[in-house]
Amino acid sequence: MEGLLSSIKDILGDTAKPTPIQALTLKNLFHRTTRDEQLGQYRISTTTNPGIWRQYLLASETGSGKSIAYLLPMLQYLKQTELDQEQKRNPKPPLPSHLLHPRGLVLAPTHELSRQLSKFAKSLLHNIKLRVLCTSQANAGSSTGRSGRKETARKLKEDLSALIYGTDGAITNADDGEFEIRPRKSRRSADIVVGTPMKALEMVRGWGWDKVEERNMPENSSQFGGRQFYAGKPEMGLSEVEYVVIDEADVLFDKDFREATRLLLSDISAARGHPLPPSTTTAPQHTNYPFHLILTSATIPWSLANHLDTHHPNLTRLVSPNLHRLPQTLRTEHVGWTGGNRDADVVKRIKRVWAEDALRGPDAHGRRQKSKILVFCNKSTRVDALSAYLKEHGVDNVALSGTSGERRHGSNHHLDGFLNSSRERIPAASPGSTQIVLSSGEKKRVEEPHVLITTSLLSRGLDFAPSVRHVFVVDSPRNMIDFLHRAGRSGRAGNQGKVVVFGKLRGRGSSVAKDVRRKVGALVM
Ligand SMILES: Nc1ncnc2c1ncn2[C@@H]1O[C@H](COP(=O)(O)OP(=O)(O)OP(=O)(O)O)[C@@H](O)[C@H]1O
Repeated sequence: MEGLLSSIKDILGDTAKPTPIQALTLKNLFHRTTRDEQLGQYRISTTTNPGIWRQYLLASETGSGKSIAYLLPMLQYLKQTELDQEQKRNPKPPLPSHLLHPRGLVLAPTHELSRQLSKFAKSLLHNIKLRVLCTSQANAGSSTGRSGRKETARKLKEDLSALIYGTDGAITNADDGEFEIRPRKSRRSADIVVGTPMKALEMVRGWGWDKVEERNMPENSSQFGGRQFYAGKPEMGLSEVEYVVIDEADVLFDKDFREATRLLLSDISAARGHPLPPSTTTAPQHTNYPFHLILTSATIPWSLANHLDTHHPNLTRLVSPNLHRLPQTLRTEHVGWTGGNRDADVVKRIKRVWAEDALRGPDAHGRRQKSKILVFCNKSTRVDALSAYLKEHGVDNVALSGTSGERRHGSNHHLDGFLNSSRERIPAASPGSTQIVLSSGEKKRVEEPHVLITTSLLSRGLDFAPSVRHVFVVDSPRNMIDFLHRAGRSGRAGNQGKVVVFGKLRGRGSSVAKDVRRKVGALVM
């Protein structure tokens, strides 16, 4: 579709070529007639015959462009079906107007990833208009406390109501790029909803749907003043959903997410008039969903492979040749602890990276170079301790783990400067700095933090900026799947990157680091 192609060119430049996984998707998900070829066009099958809904797995290494590989067919399909429907001049019966009725769903494991994906989808839609809503604001988790939750829920409610009922032409949430101008008269729903499965279920079944039974049990009711507990009102209907993408499928089908993901798929099927038969057997049994389904992942652990063999035996697997390998542009270095203070070793290494940057001199635009560094720890407590130590020693940083307060705000602003975003360009004259106004009125530029410390929370799917040239793995990775995702936040899309793996390389206790070194070696292409 012309409009989509020109958006891709705007984002990637005129000379970009499809990556291997994108080439596979173009070949398998799009159909080209001779006339299409002459016109240089791709089309996607728009059949709505429930017998031929398709299921695909897109699997390729980190940073290889899977988001475009699945967004393009989905967006083109949704636009094409919309145009076909308009041509038929055969309006569908009206749907309940107080609910959102998306036609596409994109599911992701974290709200940070949901936000980045919705923003990216939006940037592909400048020329073909479809509406994208990210529902992740209120999914900050119970650990955030009641007031944070109320605030984010209130904001989402406002956004939803603006989206459903219109805002008299106002621009809603324009800073986040999530919504667009929508005159009150149009009253159209979101075409695509992006969020976590839990948040999507909450919107479909009403807030607290999963607590009703437990809260109303006689032994628990006194704890809540004996009052009957009811779930909130649903905000989303699923009967129109024709396209579902499950990003980071290995996470969304792991033990923490599996139930919610499967429940949602089953709710969509039921809402579309094809309730799934109860799954009574572990023998391979193809689940015929009444919608197109794309699963994507950079890793296929045995649990996902097992799930796919059992529930999706007919799924078409599109796999890049470099799956389960580190990107070619990512170098690996193993660094030994000195035997003293490990936090001091990390500070030393960070300063060494920046000293090497300084030696390289300015970049092609005459700007001072200073790499951004992403540090992975295994636990939140370690993130906080290392962050405090680094600050004490003059290394400003952002620390983010599952329990961090910053996650409550329902945006990715806490990650500004680290994430890749076509809209978040750093001004050329002042790389990596922000202007602040002092109480005296004087304006001053302060340097943004160049170090982000986190856990595996941010290792999944997030597209970090090319300026994130170093990933530090300071705690032994729990497994190589985890390592591939952490390391893969750098060296993306052909950019150079380096992963520095810390460990005890000599003496007693060095066997763990030696084992990690051997396994990491096997991931190098
Ligand atoms: N054909 C292309 N040419 C150049 N850059 C591309 C191309 N396709 C995508 N990119 C860029 O590559 C980067 C990584 O893409 P994306 O985030 O989709 O990777 P991914 O495969 O989903 O990674 P992960 O497994 O870590 O989620 C993005 O910045 C994207 O804009």
